[in-house]
Amino acid sequence: MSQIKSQIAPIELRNVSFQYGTRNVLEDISFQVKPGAFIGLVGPNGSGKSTLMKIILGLLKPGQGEARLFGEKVSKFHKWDKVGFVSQKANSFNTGFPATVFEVVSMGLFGKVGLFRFLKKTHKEKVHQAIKSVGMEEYTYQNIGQLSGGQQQRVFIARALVSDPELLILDEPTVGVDVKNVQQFYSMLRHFNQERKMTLILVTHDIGAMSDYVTDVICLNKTIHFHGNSHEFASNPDLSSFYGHEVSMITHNHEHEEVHT
Ligand SMILES: Nc1ncnc2c1ncn2[C@@H]1O[C@H](COP(=O)(O)OP(=O)(O)OP(=O)(O)O)[C@@H](O)[C@H]1O
Repeated sequence: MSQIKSQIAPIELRNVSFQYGTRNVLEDISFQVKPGAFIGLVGPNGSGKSTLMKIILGLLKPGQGEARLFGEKVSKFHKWDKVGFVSQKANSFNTGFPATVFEVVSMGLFGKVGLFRFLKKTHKEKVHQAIKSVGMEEYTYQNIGQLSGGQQQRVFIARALVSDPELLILDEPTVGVDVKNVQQFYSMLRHFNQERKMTLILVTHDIGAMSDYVTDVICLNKTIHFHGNSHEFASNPDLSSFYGHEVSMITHNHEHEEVHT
C-alpha cells in the first residue's frame, strides 16, 4: 500500500550537527519532511548533502541532535521496507556483471541476486510491475552491464520501488544521465509523488533543472539557508541564482572560489 497512512513526518531532524574529526560539516540542522512532499535538497559540492543522507539512513551517527524516520529514532527504526534509497554511485556495473534487470530488481525484495530463483508468483509480479513503472520492461532479461548509465539508473529506481516504499531518497541520481533523459527522469519521479503519494527527497547540486518538479526546496551549505516551497525559492533571486546553477568549490592557495559551470 502506498497511500499516505498518517501525518507522521517521514523524516525529521532535530538540531543535528556532525563533524568528521574536528571539522564541522553540518551545524544545527532541523527540519521536517511532510508526508507526500517532493523535496529538492540542494547545495554546492562539499556542503554536506551526502553526509546528511547518511545520517537519515542511520549510516552515520550525528555528533549532536537526532534524526527520526516515521517518528522513530533512526537508531531504533526497523521498518526499512518503508524506505527506498538510490545513491549517486548506483550505476557502476561493468559490462561483464552477470545479472539481468529482473535479477537486480528482485534484490530489492531479498537483498541477494541468487534468491531470484525462489521467488513466488506474487513476488515476480511485483518485480515486473516495478520494472514497468520505470519504463524498462523491454530490457527485463538483458544484462544490466550492457545498459546505458541512464537505463541502469532506472533499474536502480525499480529496485528501490519493488518493496513499495513510502519514502524514496535519491542522492544525485542523474549523475551521468544526459539532459533529455534527466527531464523524463524527473517526470517519472513526479508521477511517483503525485499518483502513488510517495514522499521523495532528491539531492542535487543543480536545482535549476528540477525546480518545476519539486514541491519544496531545502538549501544546504553546512547549515540550512532556506526551506520553503518551490515558488518561494524561485522568486528569491539571490537563492535561485546561487543554488540554481551547478556550483563547485575550487581551492586555490587556501581561498575558495565559486565556479559556475
Ligand atoms: N569520510 C569522510 N572523512 C572526512 N571528511 C569527509 C568524509 N566524507 C566527506 N567529507 C567531507 O565533508 C564535507 C561534506 O561532504 P559531503 O559528501 O557530505 O558533501 P556533498 O554536499 O554531498 O558534496 P558533493 O556535492 O560533492 O557530493 C566535504 O568537505 C567532504 O570533503
